[in-house]
Amino acid sequence: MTVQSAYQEEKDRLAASIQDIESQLRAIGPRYTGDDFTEQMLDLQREERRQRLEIAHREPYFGRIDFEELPNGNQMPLYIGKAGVAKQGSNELLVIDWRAPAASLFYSFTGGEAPGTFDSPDGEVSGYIHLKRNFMIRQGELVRLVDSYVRGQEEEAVTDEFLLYRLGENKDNKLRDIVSTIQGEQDRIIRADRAKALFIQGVAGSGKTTVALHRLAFLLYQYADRMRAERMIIFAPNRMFLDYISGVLPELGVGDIQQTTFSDWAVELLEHSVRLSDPSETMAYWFEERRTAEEIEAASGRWKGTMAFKAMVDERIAAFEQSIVPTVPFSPLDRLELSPEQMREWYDTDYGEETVMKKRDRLANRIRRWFESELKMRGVADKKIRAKALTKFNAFVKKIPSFTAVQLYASLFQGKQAAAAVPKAIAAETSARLKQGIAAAEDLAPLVYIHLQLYGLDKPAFDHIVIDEAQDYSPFQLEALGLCQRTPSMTVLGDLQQGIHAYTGIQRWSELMDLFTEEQAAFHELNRSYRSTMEIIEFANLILGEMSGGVKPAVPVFRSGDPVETVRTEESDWLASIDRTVREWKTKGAYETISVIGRTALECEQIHGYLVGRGIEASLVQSRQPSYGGGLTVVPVYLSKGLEFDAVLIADAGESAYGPLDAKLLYVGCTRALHMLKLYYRGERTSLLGEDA
Ligand SMILES: Nc1ncnc2c1ncn2[C@@H]1O[C@H](COP(=O)(O)OP(=O)(O)OP(=O)(O)O)[C@@H](O)[C@H]1O
Repeated sequence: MTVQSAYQEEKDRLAASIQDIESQLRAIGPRYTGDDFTEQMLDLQREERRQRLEIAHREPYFGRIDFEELPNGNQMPLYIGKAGVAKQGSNELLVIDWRAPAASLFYSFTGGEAPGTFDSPDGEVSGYIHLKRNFMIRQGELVRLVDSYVRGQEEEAVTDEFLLYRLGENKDNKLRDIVSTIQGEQDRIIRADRAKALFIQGVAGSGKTTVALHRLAFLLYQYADRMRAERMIIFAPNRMFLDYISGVLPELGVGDIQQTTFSDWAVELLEHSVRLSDPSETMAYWFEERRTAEEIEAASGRWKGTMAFKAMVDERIAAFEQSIVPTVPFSPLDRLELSPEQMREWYDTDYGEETVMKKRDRLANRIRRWFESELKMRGVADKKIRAKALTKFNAFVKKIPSFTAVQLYASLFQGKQAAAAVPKAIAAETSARLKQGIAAAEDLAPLVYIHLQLYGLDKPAFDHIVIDEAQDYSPFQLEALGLCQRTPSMTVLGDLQQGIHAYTGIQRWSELMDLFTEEQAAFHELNRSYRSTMEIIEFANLILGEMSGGVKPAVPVFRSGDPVETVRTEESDWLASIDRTVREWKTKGAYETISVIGRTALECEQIHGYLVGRGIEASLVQSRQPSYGGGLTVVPVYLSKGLEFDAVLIADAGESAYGPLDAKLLYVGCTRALHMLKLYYRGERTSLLGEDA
């Protein structure tokens, strides 16, 4: 078949598909607004269908694979799109959903005569692939068609053309879905078994966040009978990042998944019994001035994140539990006594799986039931005697200790025990804070853990948890989250090379993975970076020098761009230089998003003030910012993590800005750039960039 006739055939098929989808949309009719429950349910189903059809209407499909099932199957074209659609009035599929088992061929097949395979509910299916075709459809028109594989003509394969085209595009203020260009290594993670704690170490720009979001869409599709969006949760580092990723799931047809930060979630779980200290103060402490390796090592956040501290917490909970069962008899009347042994027996044997405070309450109720039945059996009817017995009961039960999570946590930092076990400064600081009803981020994991041990979870357990930027999490934090699931089903992703919050995070993945058994945990690595050009990745890799934590350097996708420039500027000309570069980039009109990345918030304020003062429209990113607007932004490097920009200007890569301990910070800054990276420096250039030429 000639290219022209293939193109015409696909154009015709596209027009017919769109017509079919439009006719199905029209047939849905208006929404139901009445009170009838059954009608309301039917309306919800119709609405879901309408949303799926609308997604399909925008771009019905992006791929086609011609498959001949073995043995004896017919050759049939499968069209793959974001939403599966059947032909109107029939069961025949017009488009298959990208998450369907057969669609995995489209992502995993990279050429060759050997049969391709996929797992179906009835077992492994294998067959020959005759054609793999990519489409680009915009506003209902077929704008591009590329055959990346034609059986018998492999030399003509243009495997990555579509990917390169996508990667070369500019980005706006939101992360996008990648269903049409998911790579094999990413697809394996997306479709991995649900019942695992899946750890992903991925270099900057390897698609970790994107892949995790696609994985959720896949899990909801594949395990529709067992997993619900309302019982899934995504933890991201801050609210601005949440806003940045907020477009992906709706575009994949997924709603209702809770997306939050660990701090916001924890404070809510603790029923706002504490207020969170201002996180910008913590940021300012660690990032606005230089800190030493010793200071980082001795940070209270690290100490509180360890399993050793968790053991202390466990001991404290156990001691509390031990003190619950009274050691003296309860005697509501003369010659009527309930022995401590009996109470112990009830406690130990009857309430096995309950949480601590529930057991406490059940014991109190049991004692009450005991004395009421005893009074009945003895025929005590005298109101005065009964009232006296009740008073004794109330006094007795009152003495059974009771704790809130905050009280129990606070008790860890008080008294002789604390003096022996807790570093003095940490005890003093934490106690003072808790007295004012304030908790720091580092207190939240232990508080949540204690709360869950004492009171349990008053919501359904999570079917799946996603943790982004997990290198900043502590083992204790993960343990606390583990209490919210019956069996581990998590996607835990991060990059040790971007572990800029060393005062709280991990240095090796084993610190988190060791919390699970071998069967429960799985580890994947993503080493290809899709975000940045080869020039940018190679430049950024040099900053890190030797990789720590057993991590391999990022491998760029073959996409070449402008060379990275480092330029010295005089102090007196520094701001004007930034102004000139930004103007030049803006005038060129080649970039949609530009960022000037500063070392500190203070520096960013200064740059922002200067630019705005000279009529340049720019926004300043600050901690606790709820959204990211795109365009030109000035952002402190430690808040730029997770974001990306078409062009990045590192405002000052001087030695006084980035010292030897700041390699990861500078790496994060540089790897935010897609197409263009430039660095200014004042005075000496940072030694992290090697010898100044
Ligand atoms: N298969 C792909 N096809 C097209 N684009 C991709 C693909 N994989 C990743 N990308 C793009 O690469 C960029 C980086 O993705 P993402 O932000 O998910 O990476 P990350 O690993 O979380 O990055 P970082 O750790 O640096 O924050 C995004 O623009 C994303 O759309």
